[in-house]
Amino acid sequence: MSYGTCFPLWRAGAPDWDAYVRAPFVTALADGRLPRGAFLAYLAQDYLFLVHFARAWSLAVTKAGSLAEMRACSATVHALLETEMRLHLDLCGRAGITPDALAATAEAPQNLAYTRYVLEAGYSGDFLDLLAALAPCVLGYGEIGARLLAGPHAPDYADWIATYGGADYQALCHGTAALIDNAVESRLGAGARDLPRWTQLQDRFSTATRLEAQFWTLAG
Ligand SMILES: Cc1ncc(C[n+]2csc(CCO)c2C)c(N)n1
Repeated sequence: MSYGTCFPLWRAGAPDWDAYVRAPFVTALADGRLPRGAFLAYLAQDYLFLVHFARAWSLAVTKAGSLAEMRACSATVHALLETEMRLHLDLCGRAGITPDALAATAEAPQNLAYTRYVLEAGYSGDFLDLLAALAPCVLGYGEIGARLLAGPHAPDYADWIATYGGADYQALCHGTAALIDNAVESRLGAGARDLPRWTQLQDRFSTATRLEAQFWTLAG
């Protein structure tokens, strides 16, 4: 699975990429052996995570350099608030967990570390810093979803797999990759990968990937 030009390079330069997309949690989602309680604990944390990611993508709207970039980031804010968080509310609702109970869940340290790292990249850095920190989340789930959907998988977590492997989410991934490629080229030029700035962006991407890999461990 490949999205755009920058992402495959950043992906290859991130030591924890495989630990993220091939985590035991992901394998257990596919074969249905993940205990329901662990999945629900993950979903509750992920719901809180998405609240912060909606803020981070909103920050990207304010850091954008053109109307086209603003529209792309605002579409992701919308997808997060209206589609992705609804999946969590539906799945938790079916298990008897109310929206109030979700919102009252205490954030796990791994969750705090990751979401605040990404927000800080946006506060102290520019649009590219923020996109490099956001990329592993969007594109890693795209890669996981596409792989699980294409392979054999148990029915238990089929909703989750269909959401991230499905055409709508895959289109969002290709759009995000194009946003990143255009943003990098318009600011750094065609030779971006030879600049010191590239190393800083790779570092943002690699750190966010490490924090994604750790996120899977929070549900036990
Ligand atoms: C830990 C964690 N990482 C990534 C995602 C996926 N995700 C988060 S924000 C976003 C962008 C727009 O939908 C996507 C795809 C998740 N749910 N939880």
